[in-house]
Amino acid sequence: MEMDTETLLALVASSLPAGVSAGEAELLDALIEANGDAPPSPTKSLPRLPVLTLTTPAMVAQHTPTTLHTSILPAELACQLYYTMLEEAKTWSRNKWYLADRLVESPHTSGFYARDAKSVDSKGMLEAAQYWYNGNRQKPPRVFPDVMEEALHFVEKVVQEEMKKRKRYPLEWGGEPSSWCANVAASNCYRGCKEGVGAHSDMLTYLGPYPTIASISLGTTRNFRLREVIPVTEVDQRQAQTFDIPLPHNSLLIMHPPTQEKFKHSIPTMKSIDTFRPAFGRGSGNEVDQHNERINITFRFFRPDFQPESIPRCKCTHGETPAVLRSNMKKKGGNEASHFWMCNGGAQNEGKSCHFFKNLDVVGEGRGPCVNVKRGIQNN
Ligand SMILES: O=C(O)CCC(=O)C(=O)O
Ligand SMILES: [Fe+2]
Repeated sequence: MEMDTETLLALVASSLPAGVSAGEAELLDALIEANGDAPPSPTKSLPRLPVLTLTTPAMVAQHTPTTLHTSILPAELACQLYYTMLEEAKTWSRNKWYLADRLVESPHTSGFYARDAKSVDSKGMLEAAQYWYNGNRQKPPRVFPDVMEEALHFVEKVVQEEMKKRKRYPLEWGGEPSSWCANVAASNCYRGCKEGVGAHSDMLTYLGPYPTIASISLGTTRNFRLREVIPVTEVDQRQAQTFDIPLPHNSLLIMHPPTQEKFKHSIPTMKSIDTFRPAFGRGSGNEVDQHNERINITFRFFRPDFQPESIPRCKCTHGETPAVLRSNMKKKGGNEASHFWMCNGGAQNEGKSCHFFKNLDVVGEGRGPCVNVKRGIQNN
């Protein structure tokens, strides 16, 4: 079936989630992946690699920068959290944004949460929540429900233990708190097999470079798909590998660095899914429900040195619109900057971009401390 570029862009964009830049570069990448309507790539001559399904934590750790942890919460808490988030999901929304002067909508619902009840009304948190949803004005973020807070204690312990075993990247957060904790969460609900999320990397605007993101899955098992982005220097040597990781109820997937810098992730739609039967019923009754929803909670740490007031503004809407931080995924190497700020075109201003672009300069912008950069001073 032939599709014109505009229709295709709209389709591609409609699968992007909240918290994802709908900027030009992301869309172009998505377009390239979707139909090859792009400059010929040298990898075309290389055989396409089949999708590799990673079914055990050992396989996940071997092939990707993520780790999988099963039965992460006590079984009853996992069910309580599932039921609580299903209730919450009734009030969530489908993210909407402009694309090529057309308003498009994501095929799943999401909600944004802040951990600290005192911060939810702050100007900064309101702006962060708004740009999580591509600039659509939002109600204040919701506060973590008690069960989410309870679950996070288990998650934080596992993430902190995992991080101790791993290499740190120079631009990762290196200040207080010195061990990983989450201060926000974005939660997604996928009903049935036809809801999903398209290939993307997460917006780094408030997370900074090389973030660690902890993602809990509840309910029906869905595949989490990771696809490598090949740097331009390697495109004629190898094809991108795609990995599918089935995420069962009560599992934790940690996206360690450099997942956001080197891979795109998605939740592909499926032909069918297995019904989920929770081990514990709702409330005191014994009746056990059946469900076709998957709930996902991504716990994140918004860095103090990337707080909303510090984000560069592009020229759209009289300099009020924050730019978006992205990683240079196709990086050539050498001195090329690894992250940059760009106009969040598509988010607001009816899809028009002002083409603002600026390399991230952690020292020059006075950010830090990072693992290898004191506040605004490069360590050698
Ligand atoms: O549902 C998932 O596991 C992924 C969600 C996601 O990619 C996101 O919220 O950015
Ligand atoms: Fe994501």
